[in-house]
Amino acid sequence: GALPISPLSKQIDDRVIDHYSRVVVKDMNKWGVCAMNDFLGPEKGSLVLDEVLNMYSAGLFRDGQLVSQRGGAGDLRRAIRGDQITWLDGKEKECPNIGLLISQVDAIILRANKMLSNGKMGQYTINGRTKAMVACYPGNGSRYVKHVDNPNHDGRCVTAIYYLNRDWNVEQDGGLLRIFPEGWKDSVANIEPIFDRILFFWSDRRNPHEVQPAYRTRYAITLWYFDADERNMACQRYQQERKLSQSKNT
Ligand SMILES: O=C(O)CCC(=O)Nc1cc2ccccc2cn1
Ligand SMILES: [Mn+2]
Repeated sequence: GALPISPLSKQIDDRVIDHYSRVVVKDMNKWGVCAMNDFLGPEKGSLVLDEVLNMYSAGLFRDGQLVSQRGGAGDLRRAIRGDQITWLDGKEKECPNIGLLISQVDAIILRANKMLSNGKMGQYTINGRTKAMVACYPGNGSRYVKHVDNPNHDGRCVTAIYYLNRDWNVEQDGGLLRIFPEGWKDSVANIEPIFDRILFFWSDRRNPHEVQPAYRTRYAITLWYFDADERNMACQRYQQERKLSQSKNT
């Protein structure tokens, strides 16, 4: 279900949020993609990384599932997406710094949603988000084949990814995120998953993307934000389909 976007928490400096929101709105409306470095700063970024490493060593991550059943067997699944994941709502007492990261991204999205350029982020009214998905590519060549996050109007409009990988060298370590933005003709966006970088992009068919094989453990935290109308429609469709399939089964 959709989690409410947490209101601005006291620790977050309002001017900082304002600055980031302006950059996000400008880049998203112009390019559909926005990357910003040094998002939390080295201290807070390290605290977030430590919490992720603690969860990983506690064995809380599971193999990412595939939408279609075809990838049942481990090998085929790993060939399609090799990530291991865990989901957080951001209020867990074991990871307060991940919670702070999430409320900072929420604050930026909330503010961006109210900004100029026809009063919203793109033409969306963002009113909620998924839980945070913490992902790890174990570095054995694990990858994620080219895909679209939201190909069928499930309500998700913005993907936000925070990267945690210190001293990442794409030539040796791989793990490049390559986005093929629809409006960019033949050029692509090559995003290195470097420590304390945050990335936003439209979740729909405008931004097919892939994670190239990673040869070192690669961590990231992803949030998906919902557009109110698209999400309501998707839930209604889902309810209809459930009723239909139940009536068929009876
Ligand atoms: O880590 C990155 O740079 C991006 C990785 C990525 O695209 N992950 C991802 C993970 C997903 C998990 C479930 C459903 C859809 C999903 C779509 N994308
Ligand atoms: Mn994706």
